[in-house]
Amino acid sequence: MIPTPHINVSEQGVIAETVLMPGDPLRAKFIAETYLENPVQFNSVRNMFGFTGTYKGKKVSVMGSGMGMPSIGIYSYELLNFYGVKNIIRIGSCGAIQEDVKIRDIIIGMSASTTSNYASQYNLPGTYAPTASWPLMKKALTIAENKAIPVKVGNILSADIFYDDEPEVWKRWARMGVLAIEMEAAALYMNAARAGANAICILTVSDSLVSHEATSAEERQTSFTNMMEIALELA
Ligand SMILES: Nc1nc(Cl)c2ncn([C@@H]3O[C@H](CO)[C@@H](O)[C@H]3O)c2n1
Repeated sequence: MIPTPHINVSEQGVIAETVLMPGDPLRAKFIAETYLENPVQFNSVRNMFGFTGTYKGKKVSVMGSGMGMPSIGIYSYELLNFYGVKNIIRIGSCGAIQEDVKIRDIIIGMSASTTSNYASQYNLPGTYAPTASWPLMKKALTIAENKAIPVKVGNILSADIFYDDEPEVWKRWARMGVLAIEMEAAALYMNAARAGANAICILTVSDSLVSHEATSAEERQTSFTNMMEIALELA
């Protein structure tokens, strides 16, 4: 059923089997124009820009996901179920909630705990564990090691709320070893698992709820470049 309600593409093959998904569509435009050869825009519905080009000769797409699980839930569902996408690599930012997770660190979400009720649609008789795909995880770790880019791997929290009425609630997640907070990975992991496809979430730590530090624009750029190097090699 293409074009889908949110992606105005009428032919298969316009979107690559692997899609990088930053939250911000303007970041998708920047990535396409900076890193891809011959980028061609394939979507502008609701300004959620998507582009397809090549990286070192390999076809790859990049598209914004929007903020929050409802948004990435829509776009990743359509990509995975209607456009033959097999791998989605979320690239984004997160807030650290552990002392030893510093701003500018790169984090890979091995699992994604969540406050969302996204899993309720599957009517499971228990608590589902949204998990990154091992083939992508294994390859990402090899790439990071070969490039001598340090990464931290562990459980992240996909929250529905950015401004929580109980500002210190993150401390309860930190007690469980959760490394950082973002707002999309859990829904992406569930959509990918349900579609029999692969997904992974690679994040830069933009701020710390522990130290209250935030990255400068220049620091954000450096850690962004490291994250992009891993994600593009992985694609
Ligand atoms: N809840 C939350 N908290 C913190 Cl400390 C964040 N740092 C970055 N993000 C990400 O950035 C956007 C919010 O600014 C969301 O897409 C989310 O994934 C964060 N989201």
